[in-house]
Amino acid sequence: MRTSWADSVANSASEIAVSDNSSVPRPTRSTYVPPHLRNRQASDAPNLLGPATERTAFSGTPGGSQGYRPKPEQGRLGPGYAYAGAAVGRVGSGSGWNNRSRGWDMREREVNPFDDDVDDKNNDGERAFSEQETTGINFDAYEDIPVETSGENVPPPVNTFAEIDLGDLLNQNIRRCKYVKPTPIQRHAIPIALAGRDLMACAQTGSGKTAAFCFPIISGIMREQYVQRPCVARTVYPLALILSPTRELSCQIHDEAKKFSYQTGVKVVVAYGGAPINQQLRELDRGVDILVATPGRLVDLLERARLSLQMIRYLALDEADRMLDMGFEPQIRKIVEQMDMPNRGVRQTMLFSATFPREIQRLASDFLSNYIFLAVGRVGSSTDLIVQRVEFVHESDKRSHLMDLLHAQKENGAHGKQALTLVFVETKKGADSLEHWLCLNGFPATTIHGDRTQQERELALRSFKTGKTPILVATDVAARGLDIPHVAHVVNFDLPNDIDDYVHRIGRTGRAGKSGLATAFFNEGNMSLARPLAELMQEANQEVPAWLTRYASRAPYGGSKNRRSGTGRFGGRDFRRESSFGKNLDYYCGGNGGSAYGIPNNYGGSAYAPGVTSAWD
Ligand SMILES: Nc1ncnc2c1ncn2[C@@H]1O[C@H](COP(=O)(O)OP(=O)(O)OP(=O)(O)O)[C@@H](O)[C@H]1O
Repeated sequence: MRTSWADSVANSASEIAVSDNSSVPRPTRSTYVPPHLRNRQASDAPNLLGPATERTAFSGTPGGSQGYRPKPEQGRLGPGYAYAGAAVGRVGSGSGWNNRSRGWDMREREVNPFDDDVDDKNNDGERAFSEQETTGINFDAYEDIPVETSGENVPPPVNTFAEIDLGDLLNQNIRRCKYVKPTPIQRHAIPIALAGRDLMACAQTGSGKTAAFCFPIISGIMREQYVQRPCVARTVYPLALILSPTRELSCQIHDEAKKFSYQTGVKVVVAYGGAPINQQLRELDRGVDILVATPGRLVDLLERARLSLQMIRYLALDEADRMLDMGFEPQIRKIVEQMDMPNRGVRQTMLFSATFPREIQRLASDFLSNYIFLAVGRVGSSTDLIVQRVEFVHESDKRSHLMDLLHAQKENGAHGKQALTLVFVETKKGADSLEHWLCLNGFPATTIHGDRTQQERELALRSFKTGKTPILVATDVAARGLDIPHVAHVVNFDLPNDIDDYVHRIGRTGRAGKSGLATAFFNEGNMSLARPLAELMQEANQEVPAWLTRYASRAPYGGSKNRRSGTGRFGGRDFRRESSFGKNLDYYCGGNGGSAYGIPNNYGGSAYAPGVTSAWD
């Protein structure tokens, strides 16, 4: 019998351990003890090597030279090192406990990121239950989806957070987030990550991948945060690095990670382009355990020697296929392979996305060691929660057609705060122009794209989220990862060239078990998408219009990337299992003018059509 999320709420909520902060003895300032260890006996020594793992001993330097295992008794300053777990002399200002000059005080002033200030132990489960009901969340939608794992000795999944040893403080934050039960990707990925294994994980949009990589990282760092770190003036040494392709997504992951690590002593900092670097440097100087960053700003910090990756224990790439796509791959390779980050096998690497073309899987395997491949749901597919419609609309009719849709929404009472509409267009200019036209026609709209200043982008996102401007016209910069509650409708005013981009775009609705609507305007300019789109809709049990089926039968594939591997079967496939694995090595041209997908492109190495500049950061 299937157990729904709602059914299990009461049980799971009561299973989650709650620590009683009031009984926590406060340490003296000179002897810092992390909060999660304050109730322990002296003999209950922290595991400074992190979670049980078969990983090679962490060396702290790439290539394993100068390796060391931090031990409590090493809690003295070696040359150039500060040990943070004991009362030791500080080396200059800003050094000491994780380079935090005022660690304890800082935490005292940590802002509560949760709406609630209560530790309502008895009623939380019930409240989560009723909220899920009233907001229409249907967690059953995730219960019976297919799961594929491959790799050696895959740790078994769990059913509840209580089964996983994440630590009391993290569990308490999970409870505050009202996460009653792990989503399927979390059920499988968290035990794998906690076992110290490298992971390539695919799961549908909106299914909780952020927490799936954040929880193990935070939990691991809670155990390891007092490892010795080098003490070099003005250089900081994070233990974990989370990379994402856009500024807004990095900010969102940062906000999430901060919530999850509230009062755990784990310090999360974000660094992204377009925002003043000095502010970010000041934040880094206060200490950092987990750095969330976009690649460009990260390289800048590394080149200024304000940051070293020498101590990185955990590396997570969110939207990993995008990060290893042509636009970013050289930068990612530089960060991971050519700076001072410990080698694969020494660090733990986790790659997450909703789409993972097999050519990108091949590239990604360069960064992984003896990894587990995990696929939850029909990979590269959309969730059944999103109703997909495709309408044939000539270019010249698109605006009036959009207007009809918006009027209909208004009449149905869906327009307004609860019904946000995200409209994707191809170009930045097109976004500005459509926004202007919508506003002129009485529909408050705003835009987000790469030509806007970061401040404008953040303002636009806030105005959309709050429902002040319930229509957001966006380029692909908003296609991935953004988790905006109440997006009821995604309109592909201009369809993307790539079916994976379509999957991510429509995934801005229908999240966390909620339903959503996605409408696409299709015309002669989108022929290369006809077949993959028809296949995708069929897989997701959507009604495929007869005209699209006809086009699909005639249309060529739009490049090998649009060739869907999942047709007619569960599409999550580890490329290592493909029969051609190891034989066909010409998949990646690598050089200028080459496509990452083995087909030459005509756009000088860009994934975008002539005249279309990249929408990405
Ligand atoms: N265990 C859980 N219980 C309830 N809600 C959850 C749980 N895990 C995550 N969520 C919520 O689900 C939503 C989607 O999560 P998240 O943004 O991590 O999805 P994702 O899989 O990364 O999506 P995308 O592929 O679009 O990046 C978020 O609002 C998050 O707070």
